[in-house]
Amino acid sequence: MATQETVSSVQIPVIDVSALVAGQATTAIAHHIRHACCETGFFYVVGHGIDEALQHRLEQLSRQFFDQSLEKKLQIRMALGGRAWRGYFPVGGELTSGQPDLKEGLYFGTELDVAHPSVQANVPMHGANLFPDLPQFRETVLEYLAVMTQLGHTLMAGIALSLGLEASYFRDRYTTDPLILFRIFNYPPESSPEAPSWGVGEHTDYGLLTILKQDALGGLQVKAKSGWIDTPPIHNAFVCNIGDMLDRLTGGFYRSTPHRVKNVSGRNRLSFPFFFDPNFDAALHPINLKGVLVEEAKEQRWDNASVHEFRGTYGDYVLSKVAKVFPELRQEVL
Ligand SMILES: O=C(O)CCC(=O)C(=O)O
Ligand SMILES: [Fe+2]
Repeated sequence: MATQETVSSVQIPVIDVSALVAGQATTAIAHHIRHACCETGFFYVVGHGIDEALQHRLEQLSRQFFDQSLEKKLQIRMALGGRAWRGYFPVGGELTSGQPDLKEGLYFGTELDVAHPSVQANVPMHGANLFPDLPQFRETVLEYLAVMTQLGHTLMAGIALSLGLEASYFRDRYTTDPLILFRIFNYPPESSPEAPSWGVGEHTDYGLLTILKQDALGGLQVKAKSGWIDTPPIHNAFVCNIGDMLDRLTGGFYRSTPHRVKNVSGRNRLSFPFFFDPNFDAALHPINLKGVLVEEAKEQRWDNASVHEFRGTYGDYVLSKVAKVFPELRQEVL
């Protein structure tokens, strides 16, 4: 099948961000990030400082969760999460470009109790998580959310530096209260590698930055300029990619690159995408980059998508997307 061919000549760069994590504004890292964001919009990070034991615990608990019966998993189904948009969805329950994905998963976000002003005001995608009834699951996910949110701020500082902006550019304007979405996915094995289905169909991510932990099985493919390329797992490295909002802010200079997943390993593949996105109520305006960059960007854009045209807040944008992904939950959030 032509769509399954991948070329391996292009490589996604691996960037050691330990100096950035240590609070240093290094031009070498900024340069690497800039190159990666202009080329494929994807890069691996190592030296990120996220505890391996925590990651291991998260993976073990997730396997335990998905190994349970469907009936048990449905006890925390998304319909019960209401407007907060949290909980479990079964295989086929989520659509990409109108097609059901071959995956099941859990949705989490920043944990807010009922007294929080956003919950009081009934703001969609804000609220309490639905945690599985498994010892240590809640604590592990909340710890992971906390350390990954911090890493998100750190990497966005690196991205700011890579654009010639001050390190706090995004934090000051767009991510004082970032919208955090965290998903845990289980991709069951395909019945045959030739099956016409996708774990996740081709798409771009909505927000600023996605930081993905994947297990050892692989399956994530990225649409590079030269064609589809694999993103093989690297031990203790996260895969980062640029979302639509950073594409918008940079006038397309940094790319929100299409990607997709096909699990041909014959086993259950787990992945853990963490989405670090703008404040829900932020309106995003193009950054005043040097004119030459923006001109270049216009020529290079990979499509004429509406990310540069839409008006409104990040919340408006993400809700319009979410309604297409889970049509039956649409009325909950809109
Ligand atoms: O599971 C993966 O490797 C990627 C998932 C993904 O692209 C997404 O959730 O947006
Ligand atoms: Fe994605």
